[in-house]
Amino acid sequence: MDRIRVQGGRPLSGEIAISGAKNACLALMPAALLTDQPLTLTNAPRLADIRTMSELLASLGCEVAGLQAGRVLALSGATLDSDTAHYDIVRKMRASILVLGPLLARLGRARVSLPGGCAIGARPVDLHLSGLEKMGAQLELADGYVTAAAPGGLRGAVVEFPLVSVGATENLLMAATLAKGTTVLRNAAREPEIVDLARCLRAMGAAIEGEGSSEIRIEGVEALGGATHRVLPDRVELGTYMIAPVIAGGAVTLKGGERGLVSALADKLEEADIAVDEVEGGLRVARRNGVIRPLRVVTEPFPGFPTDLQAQMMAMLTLATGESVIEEHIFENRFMHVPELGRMGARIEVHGGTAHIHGVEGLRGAPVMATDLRASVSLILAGLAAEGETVVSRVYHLDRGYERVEEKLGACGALIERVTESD
Ligand SMILES: CC(=O)N[C@H]1[C@@H](OP(=O)(O)OP(=O)(O)OC[C@H]2O[C@@H](n3ccc(=O)[nH]c3=O)[C@H](O)[C@@H]2O)O[C@H](CO)[C@@H](O)[C@@H]1O
Ligand SMILES: C=C(OP(=O)(O)O)C(=O)O
Repeated sequence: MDRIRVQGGRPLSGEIAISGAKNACLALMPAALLTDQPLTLTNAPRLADIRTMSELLASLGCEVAGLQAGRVLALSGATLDSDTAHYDIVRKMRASILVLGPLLARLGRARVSLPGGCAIGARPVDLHLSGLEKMGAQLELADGYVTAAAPGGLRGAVVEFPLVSVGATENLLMAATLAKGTTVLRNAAREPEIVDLARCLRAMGAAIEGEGSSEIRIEGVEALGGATHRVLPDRVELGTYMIAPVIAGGAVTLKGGERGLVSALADKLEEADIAVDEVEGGLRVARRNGVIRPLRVVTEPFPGFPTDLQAQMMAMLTLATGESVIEEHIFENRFMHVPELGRMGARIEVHGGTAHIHGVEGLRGAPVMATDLRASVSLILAGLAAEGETVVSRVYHLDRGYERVEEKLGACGALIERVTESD
Protein backbone atom coordinates (compact mmCIF):
# COMPACT_ATOMS: atom_id res chain seq x y z
CA MET A 1 0.00 0.00 0.00
CA ASP A 2 1.32 3.46 -0.89
CA ARG A 3 2.49 5.95 1.70
CA ILE A 4 3.52 9.57 1.38
CA ARG A 5 6.77 10.60 3.06
CA VAL A 6 7.39 14.29 3.79
CA GLN A 7 10.54 15.92 5.19
CA GLY A 8 9.30 19.13 6.75
CA GLY A 9 10.82 22.55 7.14
CA ARG A 10 11.26 23.60 3.50
CA PRO A 11 9.50 26.79 2.39
CA LEU A 12 7.58 26.53 -0.87
CA SER A 13 8.08 28.62 -3.93
CA GLY A 14 6.67 28.32 -7.43
CA GLU A 15 3.42 27.56 -9.21
CA ILE A 16 0.78 24.88 -8.87
CA ALA A 17 -1.73 24.28 -11.67
CA ILE A 18 -5.23 23.59 -10.37
CA SER A 19 -7.00 20.59 -11.91
CA GLY A 20 -10.65 20.23 -12.86
CA ALA A 21 -13.03 19.78 -9.95
CA LYS A 22 -13.66 16.25 -8.73
CA ASN A 23 -17.04 17.13 -7.28
CA ALA A 24 -18.20 18.92 -10.42
CA CYS A 25 -17.02 16.10 -12.68
CA LEU A 26 -18.78 13.49 -10.52
CA ALA A 27 -22.09 15.30 -11.07
CA LEU A 28 -21.48 16.08 -14.74
CA MET A 29 -20.71 12.49 -15.73
CA PRO A 30 -24.17 11.08 -14.82
CA ALA A 31 -25.72 13.80 -16.99
CA ALA A 32 -24.61 11.63 -19.93
CA LEU A 33 -27.38 9.21 -18.92
CA LEU A 34 -30.01 11.82 -19.81
CA THR A 35 -29.41 11.63 -23.56
CA ASP A 36 -28.51 9.28 -26.40
CA GLN A 37 -26.16 11.93 -27.76
CA PRO A 38 -22.46 12.21 -26.78
CA LEU A 39 -21.37 14.32 -23.80
CA THR A 40 -17.74 15.38 -23.81
CA LEU A 41 -16.14 16.73 -20.65
CA THR A 42 -12.80 18.48 -20.92
CA ASN A 43 -10.42 19.39 -18.06
CA ALA A 44 -11.46 16.24 -16.18
CA PRO A 45 -9.21 15.43 -13.22
CA ARG A 46 -7.37 12.10 -13.22
CA LEU A 47 -8.58 10.67 -9.95
CA ALA A 48 -9.71 7.38 -8.47
CA ASP A 49 -13.26 8.73 -7.97
CA ILE A 50 -13.55 9.65 -11.64
CA ARG A 51 -12.47 6.13 -12.59
CA THR A 52 -15.13 4.75 -10.23
CA MET A 53 -17.84 6.88 -11.85
CA SER A 54 -16.59 5.74 -15.29
CA GLU A 55 -16.86 2.13 -14.13
CA LEU A 56 -20.39 2.75 -12.86
CA LEU A 57 -21.54 4.38 -16.12
CA ALA A 58 -19.93 1.58 -18.14
CA SER A 59 -21.77 -0.99 -15.98
CA LEU A 60 -25.02 0.67 -17.09
CA GLY A 61 -24.04 0.18 -20.73
CA CYS A 62 -22.64 3.67 -21.45
CA GLU A 63 -19.61 4.09 -23.60
CA VAL A 64 -16.87 5.83 -21.63
CA ALA A 65 -13.57 6.83 -23.21
CA GLY A 66 -10.82 8.77 -21.51
CA LEU A 67 -9.08 10.60 -24.31
CA GLN A 68 -5.80 12.46 -23.78
CA ALA A 69 -4.94 10.31 -20.80
CA GLY A 70 -8.24 10.92 -19.09
CA ARG A 71 -8.33 14.71 -19.36
CA VAL A 72 -11.16 14.50 -21.88
CA LEU A 73 -14.03 12.15 -21.07
CA ALA A 74 -16.16 11.09 -24.02
CA LEU A 75 -19.41 9.67 -22.65
CA SER A 76 -22.33 8.23 -24.53
CA GLY A 77 -25.66 7.14 -23.12
CA ALA A 78 -26.77 5.85 -26.57
CA THR A 79 -26.02 2.28 -25.50
CA LEU A 80 -27.56 2.56 -22.01
CA ASP A 81 -28.98 -0.91 -21.38
CA SER A 82 -29.28 -1.36 -17.62
CA ASP A 83 -31.23 0.40 -14.90
CA THR A 84 -29.23 -1.10 -12.02
CA ALA A 85 -26.32 0.46 -10.15
CA HIS A 86 -24.83 -2.42 -8.21
CA TYR A 87 -23.59 -2.35 -4.62
CA ASP A 88 -20.07 -3.48 -5.68
CA ILE A 89 -19.45 -0.12 -7.34
CA VAL A 90 -21.77 2.15 -5.35
CA ARG A 91 -20.13 1.14 -2.06
CA LYS A 92 -16.82 2.62 -3.27
CA MET A 93 -18.19 6.12 -3.61
CA ARG A 94 -21.24 7.93 -2.29
CA ALA A 95 -21.56 10.15 -5.36
CA SER A 96 -22.81 7.02 -7.19
CA ILE A 97 -26.30 7.96 -5.96
CA LEU A 98 -26.21 10.73 -8.61
CA VAL A 99 -27.17 8.21 -11.30
CA LEU A 100 -30.60 7.72 -9.68
CA GLY A 101 -32.30 10.91 -10.93
CA PRO A 102 -30.95 10.67 -14.52
CA LEU A 103 -31.81 6.94 -14.87
CA LEU A 104 -35.32 7.52 -13.63
CA ALA A 105 -35.82 10.53 -15.89
CA ARG A 106 -34.57 8.76 -19.00
CA LEU A 107 -35.85 5.19 -18.48
CA GLY A 108 -38.78 5.70 -16.10
CA ARG A 109 -37.16 3.19 -13.71
CA ALA A 110 -33.96 2.70 -11.74
CA ARG A 111 -32.52 0.34 -9.17
CA VAL A 112 -29.62 1.84 -7.25
CA SER A 113 -27.80 0.42 -4.26
CA LEU A 114 -28.07 2.70 -1.25
CA PRO A 115 -24.67 4.17 -0.45
CA GLY A 116 -23.68 3.55 3.15
CA GLY A 117 -22.49 6.13 5.62
CA CYS A 118 -18.81 6.88 5.68
CA ALA A 119 -16.10 7.94 8.09
CA ILE A 120 -17.24 11.57 8.19
CA GLY A 121 -20.92 10.88 8.97
CA ALA A 122 -24.10 8.88 8.39
CA ARG A 123 -24.89 10.82 5.21
CA PRO A 124 -28.47 9.73 4.51
CA VAL A 125 -30.04 10.21 1.06
CA ASP A 126 -33.60 10.87 2.29
CA LEU A 127 -33.75 14.27 0.57
CA HIS A 128 -32.86 12.75 -2.81
CA LEU A 129 -35.61 10.16 -2.34
CA SER A 130 -38.37 12.42 -0.99
CA GLY A 131 -37.70 14.94 -3.76
CA LEU A 132 -38.07 12.27 -6.45
CA GLU A 133 -41.25 11.04 -4.76
CA LYS A 134 -42.64 14.57 -4.99
CA MET A 135 -41.94 14.37 -8.71
CA GLY A 136 -44.13 11.29 -8.96
CA ALA A 137 -41.63 8.45 -8.49
CA GLN A 138 -42.76 5.37 -6.60
CA LEU A 139 -39.95 4.14 -4.40
CA GLU A 140 -39.30 0.90 -2.59
CA LEU A 141 -36.38 0.13 -0.32
CA ALA A 142 -35.40 -3.51 -0.09
CA ASP A 143 -32.21 -5.56 0.14
CA GLY A 144 -30.07 -2.44 0.35
CA TYR A 145 -31.40 -1.08 -2.94
CA VAL A 146 -33.81 1.68 -3.82
CA THR A 147 -36.09 0.65 -6.65
CA ALA A 148 -37.77 3.61 -8.31
CA ALA A 149 -40.43 3.71 -10.99
CA ALA A 150 -42.14 6.52 -12.86
CA PRO A 151 -43.90 4.65 -15.67
CA GLY A 152 -45.61 7.74 -17.08
CA GLY A 153 -42.47 9.87 -16.58
CA LEU A 154 -41.56 12.29 -13.79
CA ARG A 155 -43.70 15.39 -13.16
CA GLY A 156 -42.50 18.85 -12.29
CA ALA A 157 -42.97 19.75 -8.61
CA VAL A 158 -42.07 22.34 -6.00
CA VAL A 159 -39.44 20.80 -3.74
CA GLU A 160 -38.39 22.74 -0.66
CA PHE A 161 -35.33 21.18 0.95
CA PRO A 162 -35.34 21.30 4.77
CA LEU A 163 -31.55 21.58 4.67
CA VAL A 164 -29.08 22.43 1.95
CA SER A 165 -27.82 19.34 0.14
CA VAL A 166 -25.41 19.50 -2.77
CA GLY A 167 -26.11 15.94 -3.93
CA ALA A 168 -29.91 16.15 -3.61
CA THR A 169 -29.93 19.44 -5.55
CA GLU A 170 -27.84 17.82 -8.31
CA ASN A 171 -29.96 14.67 -8.50
CA LEU A 172 -33.24 16.58 -8.72
CA LEU A 173 -31.84 19.18 -11.11
CA MET A 174 -30.91 16.42 -13.54
CA ALA A 175 -34.18 14.53 -13.07
CA ALA A 176 -36.24 17.70 -13.61
CA THR A 177 -34.71 18.44 -17.03
CA LEU A 178 -36.81 15.66 -18.59
CA ALA A 179 -39.88 15.89 -16.29
CA LYS A 180 -43.26 17.08 -17.54
CA GLY A 181 -43.79 20.68 -16.49
CA THR A 182 -41.97 23.00 -14.12
CA THR A 183 -39.86 22.04 -11.13
CA VAL A 184 -38.86 24.59 -8.51
CA LEU A 185 -36.06 23.67 -6.10
CA ARG A 186 -36.17 25.85 -2.97
CA ASN A 187 -33.33 26.11 -0.44
CA ALA A 188 -31.19 24.61 -3.21
CA ALA A 189 -27.42 24.33 -2.84
CA ARG A 190 -25.55 27.29 -4.37
CA GLU A 191 -22.14 25.64 -4.77
CA PRO A 192 -20.11 26.42 -7.93
CA GLU A 193 -20.45 22.73 -8.85
CA ILE A 194 -24.23 23.21 -9.09
CA VAL A 195 -23.72 26.19 -11.39
CA ASP A 196 -21.32 24.15 -13.52
CA LEU A 197 -23.82 21.29 -13.81
CA ALA A 198 -26.66 23.66 -14.74
CA ARG A 199 -24.49 25.26 -17.45
CA CYS A 200 -23.67 21.87 -18.92
CA LEU A 201 -27.33 20.78 -18.83
CA ARG A 202 -28.33 24.03 -20.51
CA ALA A 203 -25.75 23.37 -23.25
CA MET A 204 -27.49 19.99 -23.68
CA GLY A 205 -30.82 21.76 -24.21
CA ALA A 206 -32.26 21.98 -20.69
CA ALA A 207 -34.29 25.02 -19.60
CA ILE A 208 -32.89 26.10 -16.23
CA GLU A 209 -32.88 29.42 -14.39
CA GLY A 210 -31.57 30.53 -11.04
CA GLU A 211 -28.56 28.26 -10.49
CA GLY A 212 -26.22 29.81 -7.96
CA SER A 213 -29.22 31.19 -6.03
CA SER A 214 -31.27 29.23 -3.51
CA GLU A 215 -34.20 28.85 -5.94
CA ILE A 216 -33.69 26.95 -9.19
CA ARG A 217 -36.45 26.70 -11.78
CA ILE A 218 -36.43 23.96 -14.40
CA GLU A 219 -38.89 23.61 -17.32
CA GLY A 220 -38.85 20.00 -18.44
CA VAL A 221 -38.06 19.35 -22.13
CA GLU A 222 -38.79 16.32 -24.35
CA ALA A 223 -35.18 15.32 -24.89
CA LEU A 224 -31.64 16.54 -24.31
CA GLY A 225 -28.82 16.51 -26.84
CA GLY A 226 -25.06 16.24 -26.65
CA ALA A 227 -22.59 18.93 -25.57
CA THR A 228 -18.95 19.64 -24.86
CA HIS A 229 -18.31 21.16 -21.45
CA ARG A 230 -15.16 22.22 -19.60
CA VAL A 231 -15.11 21.15 -15.93
CA LEU A 232 -14.55 24.12 -13.63
CA PRO A 233 -11.37 24.36 -11.47
CA ASP A 234 -11.34 22.39 -8.23
CA ARG A 235 -11.92 24.91 -5.43
CA VAL A 236 -11.01 22.37 -2.73
CA GLU A 237 -7.70 21.55 -4.39
CA LEU A 238 -7.17 25.30 -4.86
CA GLY A 239 -7.91 26.01 -1.19
CA THR A 240 -5.65 23.17 -0.06
CA TYR A 241 -2.69 24.53 -2.03
CA MET A 242 -3.44 28.08 -0.85
CA ILE A 243 -2.93 26.84 2.70
CA ALA A 244 0.32 25.00 1.83
CA PRO A 245 2.64 28.06 1.69
CA VAL A 246 1.00 29.50 4.80
CA ILE A 247 1.98 26.37 6.73
CA ALA A 248 5.35 25.72 5.09
CA GLY A 249 6.38 29.35 4.54
CA GLY A 250 7.26 30.84 1.16
CA ALA A 251 4.89 31.94 -1.59
CA VAL A 252 2.96 29.94 -4.19
CA THR A 253 0.97 30.97 -7.26
CA LEU A 254 -2.11 28.87 -7.92
CA LYS A 255 -2.57 28.80 -11.68
CA GLY A 256 -6.22 28.83 -12.70
CA GLY A 257 -7.29 29.85 -9.19
CA GLU A 258 -10.19 32.29 -8.96
CA ARG A 259 -10.99 34.16 -5.77
CA GLY A 260 -14.75 33.77 -6.33
CA LEU A 261 -14.38 30.00 -5.90
CA VAL A 262 -12.72 30.35 -2.50
CA SER A 263 -13.80 33.73 -1.18
CA ALA A 264 -14.68 32.44 2.31
CA LEU A 265 -11.21 30.91 2.64
CA ALA A 266 -9.47 33.95 1.14
CA ASP A 267 -11.28 36.23 3.62
CA LYS A 268 -10.22 34.03 6.53
CA LEU A 269 -6.62 33.89 5.34
CA GLU A 270 -6.53 37.68 5.15
CA GLU A 271 -7.98 37.89 8.66
CA ALA A 272 -5.09 35.62 9.74
CA ASP A 273 -2.65 38.14 8.19
CA ILE A 274 -1.96 36.14 5.06
CA ALA A 275 -1.70 37.90 1.69
CA VAL A 276 -3.98 36.57 -1.05
CA ASP A 277 -3.27 38.46 -4.27
CA GLU A 278 -5.01 38.14 -7.61
CA VAL A 279 -2.21 37.86 -10.17
CA GLU A 280 -2.30 37.14 -13.87
CA GLY A 281 -3.79 33.69 -14.39
CA GLY A 282 -4.33 32.89 -10.73
CA LEU A 283 -3.86 33.68 -7.06
CA ARG A 284 -0.66 34.16 -5.07
CA VAL A 285 -0.52 33.35 -1.37
CA ALA A 286 2.15 34.11 1.25
CA ARG A 287 2.34 35.07 4.92
CA ARG A 288 2.38 38.85 5.34
CA ASN A 289 4.33 39.30 8.59
CA GLY A 290 5.60 35.83 9.28
CA VAL A 291 2.84 34.91 11.75
CA ILE A 292 -0.57 33.24 11.47
CA ARG A 293 -3.22 34.97 13.57
CA PRO A 294 -5.82 32.74 15.27
CA LEU A 295 -9.28 32.50 13.74
CA ARG A 296 -12.86 31.44 14.39
CA VAL A 297 -14.12 29.33 11.48
CA VAL A 298 -17.62 27.90 11.00
CA THR A 299 -18.31 25.47 8.16
CA GLU A 300 -21.45 26.23 6.16
CA PRO A 301 -22.94 25.61 2.73
CA PHE A 302 -21.53 27.83 -0.06
CA PRO A 303 -20.80 30.74 0.05
CA GLY A 304 -19.81 29.94 3.66
CA PHE A 305 -16.55 28.26 4.65
CA PRO A 306 -16.47 24.77 3.07
CA THR A 307 -16.35 21.66 5.24
CA ASP A 308 -14.00 20.18 2.62
CA LEU A 309 -11.33 22.72 3.70
CA GLN A 310 -11.88 22.38 7.44
CA ALA A 311 -9.13 19.80 8.10
CA GLN A 312 -6.58 21.78 6.07
CA MET A 313 -7.52 24.98 7.92
CA MET A 314 -7.11 23.17 11.20
CA ALA A 315 -3.60 22.02 10.23
CA MET A 316 -2.74 25.67 9.53
CA LEU A 317 -4.22 26.94 12.81
CA THR A 318 -2.11 24.51 14.86
CA LEU A 319 0.69 27.04 14.19
CA ALA A 320 -1.28 30.23 14.92
CA THR A 321 -0.27 32.67 17.66
CA GLY A 322 -3.13 31.85 20.04
CA GLU A 323 -6.39 29.91 20.36
CA SER A 324 -8.57 29.28 17.32
CA VAL A 325 -12.04 27.74 17.19
CA ILE A 326 -13.50 25.65 14.39
CA GLU A 327 -17.17 24.68 14.36
CA GLU A 328 -18.08 21.86 11.98
CA HIS A 329 -21.72 22.30 11.01
CA ILE A 330 -22.06 20.01 7.98
CA PHE A 331 -20.85 16.56 9.04
CA GLU A 332 -21.14 15.08 12.53
CA ASN A 333 -17.83 13.23 12.55
CA ARG A 334 -15.32 15.22 10.59
CA PHE A 335 -12.56 15.62 13.17
CA MET A 336 -10.70 12.34 12.66
CA HIS A 337 -7.56 14.24 11.76
CA VAL A 338 -7.42 15.69 15.29
CA PRO A 339 -5.71 12.74 17.04
CA GLU A 340 -3.32 12.35 14.10
CA LEU A 341 -2.38 16.05 14.24
CA GLY A 342 -1.97 15.53 18.00
CA ARG A 343 0.69 12.88 17.25
CA MET A 344 2.60 15.64 15.50
CA GLY A 345 2.48 17.93 18.54
CA ALA A 346 -0.71 19.90 17.82
CA ARG A 347 -2.84 20.91 20.84
CA ILE A 348 -6.51 20.50 19.96
CA GLU A 349 -9.56 19.79 22.14
CA VAL A 350 -12.85 18.71 20.65
CA HIS A 351 -16.23 19.21 22.34
CA GLY A 352 -19.05 17.95 20.11
CA GLY A 353 -18.82 19.76 16.79
CA THR A 354 -16.38 22.39 18.07
CA ALA A 355 -12.59 22.17 18.08
CA HIS A 356 -10.36 24.49 20.10
CA ILE A 357 -6.91 24.72 18.59
CA HIS A 358 -4.16 26.10 20.82
CA GLY A 359 -1.36 27.27 18.55
CA VAL A 360 2.08 25.74 19.16
CA GLU A 361 5.56 26.93 18.19
CA GLY A 362 6.19 24.01 15.86
CA LEU A 363 5.09 20.50 14.85
CA ARG A 364 7.18 17.31 14.84
CA GLY A 365 7.11 14.67 12.12
CA ALA A 366 5.44 11.34 12.98
CA PRO A 367 3.91 8.28 11.34
CA VAL A 368 0.22 9.11 10.86
CA MET A 369 -2.83 7.49 9.33
CA ALA A 370 -5.17 9.00 6.75
CA THR A 371 -8.81 8.40 7.65
CA ASP A 372 -10.60 10.24 4.85
CA LEU A 373 -9.80 12.36 1.86
CA ARG A 374 -9.39 15.82 3.39
CA ALA A 375 -7.96 14.48 6.66
CA SER A 376 -5.19 12.87 4.56
CA VAL A 377 -4.15 16.06 2.92
CA SER A 378 -4.24 17.98 6.22
CA LEU A 379 -1.59 15.57 7.51
CA ILE A 380 0.55 16.18 4.45
CA LEU A 381 0.21 19.94 4.96
CA ALA A 382 1.18 19.57 8.63
CA GLY A 383 4.13 17.44 7.52
CA LEU A 384 5.42 20.30 5.35
CA ALA A 385 5.86 22.43 8.48
CA ALA A 386 6.95 19.70 10.89
CA GLU A 387 10.49 19.10 12.01
CA GLY A 388 11.69 15.76 10.65
CA GLU A 389 9.85 13.07 8.75
CA THR A 390 6.10 12.47 8.49
CA VAL A 391 4.83 9.30 6.85
CA VAL A 392 1.14 9.26 5.92
CA SER A 393 -0.31 5.81 5.37
CA ARG A 394 -3.61 4.77 3.73
CA VAL A 395 -3.12 7.31 0.97
CA TYR A 396 -5.79 5.67 -1.18
CA HIS A 397 -8.09 8.19 0.50
CA LEU A 398 -5.92 10.97 -0.89
CA ASP A 399 -5.92 9.51 -4.41
CA ARG A 400 -9.72 9.88 -4.52
CA GLY A 401 -9.35 13.64 -4.72
CA TYR A 402 -5.79 14.87 -5.32
CA GLU A 403 -3.98 14.40 -8.58
CA ARG A 404 -0.18 13.93 -8.28
CA VAL A 405 0.01 15.67 -4.91
CA GLU A 406 3.67 14.75 -4.48
CA GLU A 407 4.58 16.15 -7.92
CA LYS A 408 2.64 19.38 -7.44
CA LEU A 409 4.16 20.12 -4.01
CA GLY A 410 7.56 18.70 -5.02
CA ALA A 411 7.75 21.16 -7.91
CA CYS A 412 7.51 23.98 -5.34
CA GLY A 413 10.43 22.67 -3.31
CA ALA A 414 8.72 20.33 -0.84
CA LEU A 415 10.63 17.18 0.01
CA ILE A 416 7.83 14.74 -0.58
CA GLU A 417 7.69 11.30 -2.15
CA ARG A 418 5.32 8.42 -2.66
CA VAL A 419 6.59 5.15 -1.28
CA THR A 420 5.05 2.07 -2.85
CA GLU A 421 5.44 -1.02 -0.72
CA SER A 422 3.73 -4.34 -0.84
CA ASP A 423 2.19 -4.96 2.57
C1 LIG B 1 -19.24 14.35 -4.42
C2 LIG B 1 -19.54 15.63 -3.72
O1 LIG B 1 -19.92 16.61 -4.33
N1 LIG B 1 -19.32 15.64 -2.42
C3 LIG B 1 -19.55 16.87 -1.67
C4 LIG B 1 -21.03 16.99 -1.36
O2 LIG B 1 -21.41 15.82 -0.65
P1 LIG B 1 -22.95 15.49 -0.45
O3 LIG B 1 -23.69 15.90 -1.68
O4 LIG B 1 -23.04 14.07 -0.01
O5 LIG B 1 -23.29 16.45 0.76
P2 LIG B 1 -24.68 17.13 1.11
O6 LIG B 1 -24.60 18.58 0.76
O7 LIG B 1 -25.79 16.33 0.53
O8 LIG B 1 -24.70 16.96 2.68
C5 LIG B 1 -24.88 18.05 3.57
C6 LIG B 1 -25.53 17.57 4.85
O9 LIG B 1 -26.85 17.13 4.53
C7 LIG B 1 -27.10 15.85 5.03
N2 LIG B 1 -28.05 15.17 4.11
C8 LIG B 1 -27.78 15.13 2.78
C9 LIG B 1 -28.63 14.51 1.89
C10 LIG B 1 -29.80 13.91 2.41
O10 LIG B 1 -30.61 13.32 1.68
N3 LIG B 1 -30.05 13.98 3.75
C11 LIG B 1 -29.19 14.60 4.62
O11 LIG B 1 -29.44 14.65 5.83
C12 LIG B 1 -25.71 15.19 5.03
O12 LIG B 1 -25.66 14.08 5.90
C13 LIG B 1 -24.85 16.35 5.48
O13 LIG B 1 -24.88 16.46 6.87
O14 LIG B 1 -21.24 18.16 -0.56
C14 LIG B 1 -20.57 18.13 0.72
C15 LIG B 1 -20.96 19.39 1.47
O15 LIG B 1 -20.46 20.50 0.87
C16 LIG B 1 -19.06 18.02 0.49
O16 LIG B 1 -18.43 17.86 1.74
C17 LIG B 1 -18.72 16.84 -0.39
O17 LIG B 1 -17.36 16.88 -0.75
C1 LIG C 1 -16.38 14.41 1.29
C2 LIG C 1 -15.86 14.46 0.05
O1 LIG C 1 -16.23 13.65 -0.98
P1 LIG C 1 -17.45 12.60 -1.04
O2 LIG C 1 -18.71 13.38 -0.91
O3 LIG C 1 -17.31 11.97 -2.38
O4 LIG C 1 -17.24 11.63 0.10
C3 LIG C 1 -14.81 15.45 -0.31
O5 LIG C 1 -14.58 15.65 -1.52
O6 LIG C 1 -14.18 16.03 0.61
